[in-house]
Amino acid sequence: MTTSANEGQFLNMLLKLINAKNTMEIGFYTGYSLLPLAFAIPEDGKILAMDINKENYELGLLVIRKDGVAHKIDFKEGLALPIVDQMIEDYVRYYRDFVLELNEALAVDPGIEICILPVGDGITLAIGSNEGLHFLLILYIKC
Ligand SMILES: C[S@@+](CC[C@H](N)C(=O)[O-])C[C@H]1O[C@@H](n2cnc3c(N)ncnc32)[C@H](O)[C@@H]1O
Repeated sequence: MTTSANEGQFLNMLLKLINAKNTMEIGFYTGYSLLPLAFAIPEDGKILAMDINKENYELGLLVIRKDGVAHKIDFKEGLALPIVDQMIEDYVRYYRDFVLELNEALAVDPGIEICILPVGDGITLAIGSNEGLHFLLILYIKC
């Protein structure tokens, strides 16, 4: 418990200001600093909580359950950095296959005229035409 009550309220306010839904807590300990985050996010929000020590998590969970926010916590035991690295790797691998498959399907589709333009993370533009009707596809993968 190294977070002050004021700090917790400040973090709570910041999360509400940006309408945060998902967040992370690196260094859970007994969850004292996580509580104001859990109260700030919506019912279906999630906190990925990481700590190298699971015993303290289990201790804190008793209190967190009483506060009715335990369902918002996804706890992972271990060093935070490798956990986050693995998540990024999984994310990239997951979407890479999808985007490659999509690009292949668009490339062989006679209804798609030419353009497959990746404009940013998860966004692809394609120009199509079908029986004289031209259209612009904006394919958006929500991250
Ligand atoms: C000062 S306590 C955290 C206090 C908590 N945030 C609070 O204010 O109530 C630090 C916690 O970070 C954990 N920790 C330290 N290094 C870590 C790492 N690399 N990955 C995950 N957890 C770590 C420790 O096990 C400890 O429980």
